Amino acid sequence: MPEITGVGVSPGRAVAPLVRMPEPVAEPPSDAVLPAGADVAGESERVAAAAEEVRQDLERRAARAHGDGQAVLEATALMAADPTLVSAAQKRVADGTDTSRAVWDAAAEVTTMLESLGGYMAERARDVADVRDRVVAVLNGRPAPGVPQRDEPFVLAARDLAPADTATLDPATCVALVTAEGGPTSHTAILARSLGLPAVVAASGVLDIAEAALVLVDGAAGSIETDPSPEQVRKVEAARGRERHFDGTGRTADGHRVQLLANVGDGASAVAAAEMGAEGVGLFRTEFCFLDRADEPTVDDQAAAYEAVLSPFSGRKVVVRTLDAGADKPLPFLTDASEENPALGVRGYRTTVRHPEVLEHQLEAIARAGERSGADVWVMAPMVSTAGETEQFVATAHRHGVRTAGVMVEVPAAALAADAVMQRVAFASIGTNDLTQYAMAADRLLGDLAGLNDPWQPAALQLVRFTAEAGARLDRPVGVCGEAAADPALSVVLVGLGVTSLSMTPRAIADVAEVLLSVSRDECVRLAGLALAAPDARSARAAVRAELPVLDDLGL
Ligand SMILES: C=C(OP(=O)(O)O)C(=O)O
Ligand SMILES: [Mg+2]
Repeated sequence: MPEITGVGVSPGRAVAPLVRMPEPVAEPPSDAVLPAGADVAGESERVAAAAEEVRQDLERRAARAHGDGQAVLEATALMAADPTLVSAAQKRVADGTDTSRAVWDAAAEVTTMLESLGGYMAERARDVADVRDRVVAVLNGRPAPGVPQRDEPFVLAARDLAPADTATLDPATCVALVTAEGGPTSHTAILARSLGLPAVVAASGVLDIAEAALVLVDGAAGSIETDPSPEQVRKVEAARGRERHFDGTGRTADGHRVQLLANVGDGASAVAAAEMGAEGVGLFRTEFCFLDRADEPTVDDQAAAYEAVLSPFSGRKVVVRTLDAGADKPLPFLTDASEENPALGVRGYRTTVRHPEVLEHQLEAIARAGERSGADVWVMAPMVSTAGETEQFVATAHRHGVRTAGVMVEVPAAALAADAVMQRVAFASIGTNDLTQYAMAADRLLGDLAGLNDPWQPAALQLVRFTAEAGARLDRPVGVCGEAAADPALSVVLVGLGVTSLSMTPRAIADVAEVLLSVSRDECVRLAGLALAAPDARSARAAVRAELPVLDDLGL
């Protein structure tokens, strides 16, 4: 059975026919004109008919979607129904411009107009580009761009997935994701984990698999097998049918406590995390509330957004991270988009040098929301590199009445200075996504470097050990809130290295809980030793997985 390998980024196995994501719509040549003698009136009519077809398709899809996905599709359908784009395109067709090119240029005109209006209208510019691509696809008889819709289960294969694709992906029918590009912290990987879908990225051969071929995706091993045997299919289906259960108290088989917490980005995800039984929140990415803002949100706006996350966890721990703007999460009011190396640039806590007031306002809002919600609020700063920055941040947080202040350890320098850093904080949380990116000098979004950018890398695990040991010496809790915490096999290693809590996408909690319950703390320490001694990430993962038969029973 032919096998393609890539990097497994979301564990689990699934079997279904493969469906390929259509290639993005290419821009028609800028000088394309209608051929001599073309039926201008007919072409003009084709534009209107294509826009109408797009509108109907989007409305059909919106009716079947839920939540955010539905809202995105409804907004796009409204844009397709707006006659401005069609009439601007028809004017160009009448002047002799090629039909697809006319739509393209008309969309640019509408976008400029919306952007000049600012505010909500400017945000609709994205919908115009989406409608444009869909209309051009119809005009050329090509499949609509975006995630294909199917009534039967399928495995989605794509070059990579953009954030906009993710809103319309329906996990009821899409059972696994495989991409040719993308790294372990790409949007595909993050989406897959949040939906609990097995996923493999950086698997260059996936685009060569025939459409509709039956494939078995193993999101832990990072493999895609075509033509699986009936026995393999039966095993996968049996494991998928098993109920997962978390009793609300993360621990090893011998009762060593490991808090299992949720990563959230807004009120809705916090409500969902509380319903799934998370013990608290280990990472609230506050920047996710404001990614679409051109200006700094007011303290009132911030306090309301934070309260929505804190309230579902009243009486429980919520770790709020101050704004991590920059690199893959730019915020126009804080970051400079023209930096040459944004991942090494003015990101996270570093933005306070120029904009100290933004942190002050945010802490004020957090303190206010904390009081109203009754949650046990912990606050930490991202991208801290030195003990000096740590001291500064903790002092600022205390001034705003935040009692439990800490830092993220995601820059290798902070891990290497762990004793000095830990002396100054109430806790630390390790961001394995960035810690691995910086330790390995491998961009976290690049599929080509996904093998290096893997939290199983022994060098990255050494930095985790270093930090956790400093925490133990000083009696300070040290959590992990990077994507590594959601990998059940790696969670065992992290506990063995001395980590005291794990924060992850809520869907992963039950699997991680079950695997931890199958091992003693000593066993975790032994397995961590195996991982540290391995020559690379692949062998570390293989050595540990071979000692955890429970993973096979659970289909992980
Ligand atoms: C949790 C982390 O933060 P983010 O992914 O938001 O950078 C991390 O770097 O591991
Ligand atoms: Mg980070």
